[in-house]
Amino acid sequence: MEIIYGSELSQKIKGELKQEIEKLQKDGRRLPVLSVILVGDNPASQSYVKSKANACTSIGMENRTIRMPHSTTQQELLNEVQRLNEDPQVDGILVQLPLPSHLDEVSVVDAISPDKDVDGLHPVNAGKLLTGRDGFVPCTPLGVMEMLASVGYTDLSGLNAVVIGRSNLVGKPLSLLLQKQNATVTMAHSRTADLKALCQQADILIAAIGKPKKITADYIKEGAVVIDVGINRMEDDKLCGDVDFEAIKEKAKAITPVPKGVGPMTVCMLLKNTLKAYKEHEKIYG
Ligand SMILES: Nc1nc(=O)c2c([nH]1)NC[C@@H]1CN(c3ccc(C(=O)N[C@@H](CCC(=O)O)C(=O)O)cc3)C=[N+]21
Repeated sequence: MEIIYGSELSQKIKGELKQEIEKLQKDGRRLPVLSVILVGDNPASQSYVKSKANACTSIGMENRTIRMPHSTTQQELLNEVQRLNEDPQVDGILVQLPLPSHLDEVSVVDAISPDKDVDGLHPVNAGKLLTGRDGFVPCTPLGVMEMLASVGYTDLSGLNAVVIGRSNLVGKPLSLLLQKQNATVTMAHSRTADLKALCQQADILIAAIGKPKKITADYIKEGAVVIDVGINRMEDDKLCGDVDFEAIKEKAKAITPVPKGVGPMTVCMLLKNTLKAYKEHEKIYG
């Protein structure tokens, strides 16, 4: 059984991104810029935003984190997004979610220019993915596909993939990406009848449920590849996935841990998307 460490795979990919940015620097070019907007003082959000900033710095990409107070109004936030849309120095815009409850996330995401939407959440990018056009794909699904590729799972012809979770951020886009690689995909969710029996058919099982250790060994087909997207903060402050890792690890062909699994890949794919945005902007502005 193989453990797929996102922490290691992301280092390798970041090394490649870093080399590309060093080349830009050598050629005297403008460097890519990621701008992150953080509203309020949610501690988890603060720590995620910090790790995104550190990841940028580690590859020589510029990070501009904009901190706005909890009391920020919808209009003030929209104005800030608009300012970044119009700033030719800014390649990627990420509005850290969740927003405080008085703000409307959907209209904020809709205000981000699709060519700077490195989170892949704008409906234009969602529509591009759905219809097979080139656009920005959400970072967590991209990271999952990289993890599968790292164990040789690129052409998924003849394989059953079960995705548990149907969010716009993970389940829906990931199902499309798996299907594009020829997997036969089933999207399961909280209302699925007999989830266990369905999971037992899965050659690739993706858990994005949000319930700690929900997926136990009896859900797993022998030799399956299991990707755990769950990040559950336990009472002792430790992180725990949706998968009961210890119970499953001997049954699976490959499995991702939590932490050090999908999380670090998400951040890494954000950098990759920002470099992609930069390249497209340079074609336009440069
Ligand atoms: N607009 C937006 N885009 C996002 O991509 C986004 C967001 N909002 N809001 C919150 C979620 C969550 N998220 C994570 C990123 C990295 C780790 C990560 O690196 N986790 C480490 C551990 C971190 C720790 O110990 O706290 C790991 O799993 O090993 C986790 C979670 C991105 N998100």
